[in-house]
Parts: sequence; C-alpha cells; structure tokens
Amino acid sequence: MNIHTDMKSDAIVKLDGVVKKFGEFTAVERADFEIGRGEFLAIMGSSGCGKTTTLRMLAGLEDPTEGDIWLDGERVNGKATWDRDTPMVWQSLALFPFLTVQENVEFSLRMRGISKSERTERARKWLDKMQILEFADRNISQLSGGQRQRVALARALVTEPKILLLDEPLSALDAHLKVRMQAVLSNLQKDLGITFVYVTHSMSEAFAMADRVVIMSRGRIEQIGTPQEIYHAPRNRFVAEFLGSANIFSGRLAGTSGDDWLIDTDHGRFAVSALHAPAKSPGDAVTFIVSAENMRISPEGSGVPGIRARVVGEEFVGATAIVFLETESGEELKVQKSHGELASVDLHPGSTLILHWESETCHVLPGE
Ligand SMILES: Nc1ncnc2c1ncn2[C@@H]1O[C@H](COP(=O)(O)OP(=O)(O)OP(=O)(O)O)[C@@H](O)[C@H]1O
Repeated sequence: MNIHTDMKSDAIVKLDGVVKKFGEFTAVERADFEIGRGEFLAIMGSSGCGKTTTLRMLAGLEDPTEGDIWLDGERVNGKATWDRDTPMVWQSLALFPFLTVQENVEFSLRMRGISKSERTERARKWLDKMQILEFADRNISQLSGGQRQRVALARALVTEPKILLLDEPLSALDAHLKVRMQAVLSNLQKDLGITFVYVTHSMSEAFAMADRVVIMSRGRIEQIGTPQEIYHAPRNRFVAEFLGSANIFSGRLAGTSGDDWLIDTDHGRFAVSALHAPAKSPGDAVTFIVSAENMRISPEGSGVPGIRARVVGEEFVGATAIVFLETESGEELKVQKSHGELASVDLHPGSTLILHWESETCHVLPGE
C-alpha cells in the first residue's frame, strides 16, 4: 500500500517535493500530495510535527526551501500572501478588537477597494449565513467563544475564496461547543463546496470532519487516507500507536495457511489475514495489529487458545468500556466492548482472561 491513497484527479492544491528548513532544522521533510477541489483535508500530528508550517506555506507565510506549491494550476512559490486566494482562520482567531463584528468581516473587502455599499451587503450576507447578523454592531469583546469563531469564519469567507486554511480553530472551545462547531464547519464546507485544509492535533476532530487525513510526525508524512482507511489499515507502527486503539504484535513469518500467514510471536503462533500485506518470505519480520474492538475475551479455563493476560483497569467510554490488561511478559493489551458483552467475565483487577481474535480482523502493517 502506498502512503498516498486516492489522489484527487481534480486537484486544487499540489505539493510537489516540498521541503521546509529553518537553518539546519528540517520542519517539513518532503511533502508530495494533492488536495481535491471541494475536499476537506485534515493535517494531523502531535506538537512540532510540521503541520502549521505546511499550512503557512500554502498561505504564503513561509516559502518552501525546496519543491513547488501549486494552487489552482498556478505555481505560487514566492507569491505574497495577499496575492493568494487562501485566507486563514487562526487558533487565536486574530479578530480586530477595535472594530465591530461587521467591520471585522468587511476588513478584507475594504483592503481590496470594494465600495461601502457592496462591502455592507456582502458582510451582512456572511454574518447571516453564520447566524450572527444580530451581533453586527457589537464589539468583539461582547461575544462568546462560539460567536467569535463564527465572526472569524465570516471574515475569512466573505471574499468567497476557493480554499480556506484553518489552524486549530476550535482548540480554545470547551468540549461541548467544539462538537457543535465541528458540525457547523462540516456543513458549511459541504454547502459551499470550498476546499478546507484543517490543521489539528485532535484525531476525533480530524476523523469527524475530514474526507482525508494526513498524518505527520517529525516533519514526515506517515500516511494519507480517508479516516476509515487510516483507522482500519494504518501503514506503520507510528500511525497505529497514534490511533491508540490497536494492539500491536511483532513476530516472524513461519509459513502460510490458505490466505493467512502464520506468524510466530512471543505469545505463540497466530494466523493473520495477509490479503493486503506486502510480499514477504519465511523468516521475515512482520508486525500486525488487532484493534481493541476486535479482541475477544474468554474466561481462563475455557479451553480457548489465546494470550493469557491480567486485568489492570477499566475505563468507561459511553456505551462501551476499555479493559486494560497485561501479559505475563509485561506487554499492555486493550479490549473495547459494550458493557453487555463484558458482563459475563470477571473484570476485577488481577483476574486472568484469555484474549483471542479472528485471523481476518488482523491487519499487517505494510510499512514495517
Ligand atoms: N520560524 C521558525 N524558525 C525555526 N524553527 C521553526 C520556525 N517555525 C517552526 N519551527 C519549528 O518547526 C517545527 C514544526 O513547527 P510547526 O509549527 O509546523 O509544528 P506543529 O505541528 O504545527 O506544532 P503545534 O501543534 O505545536 O503548533 C517545530 O519544531 C518548530 O519549533
């Protein structure tokens, strides 16, 4: 499997071998990907992985050290930010505190020399679309966090750009408002058909809204794909660990059995579906995952073959619970099940269970 799945043929953004260095330090190692017209693309990764730098290069706030950036068919290296049709919504929102809501939204139209009457009409249209027209004459300081988000969006969208860049715009909101604003953003993007490039460190945010997700680590792109592809078929150990829901096993290829590989691990020999696995020879190292939802549990003494593990703790996640366990060799494993499914086993800390799974629910990490 390639890290770049589903390249969009109708690309509005193209990064071609883009590298960004600050002195000796490489912030973006080599970005090669396209963004489709009307696509919602999230760039996700932990702090310092280079996601904001990538966004800033699209905005024209940084120039690539190597490679080319294409926006709507035009090579834009060196093109000033004010000459690009790529407004940005910042984490801080960067609203002007000395201007009213309407004046904030009119700002970029004023910069473009658009007449007062047209400015007013366009600003009010976007305030109305964002459901904040009633606050048009207020100062920014008189608005709630969610209302400010809407002003920032109206201000960015009033020029009707083809691409909107968003840098963690929801990170300052409380959890409840965050979920509501995710829905607002997602619906807005679909209604307008504008391309959104959305930087976030939050997997739940990226997976809830994006058509495709780019996962970065230390300046490198680890995987690009739809949330489903990334969730079900992470490319390597980094992505699997980042998702947090996978049990990761390493071993060596011992042989085959039908469509399955037989893998020798420290816990014994397991059959693993090899349908999407890269070519390997007997003796080669193989890493595979079993997601926490696909793990099955049986009481000790049930005679079911599997891995013996001790219950360490339990965490409630809505209608399900995640049970954390430890093997005899100290490896941590997790199982996620509904409360009903868990009712039949002893989950007291220290009790021993047998973990097992179906071979077809395993996924071999192709990038390992
Ligand atoms: N102007 C600069 N000069 C030197 N180093 C920089 C500069 N801008 C960013 N960096 C470094 O480049 C790396 C990537 O930064 P970037 O802001 O892209 O990370 P990020 O993934 O957006 O992180 P965060 O989630 O913390 O914002 C970091 O190590 C950062 O310190």
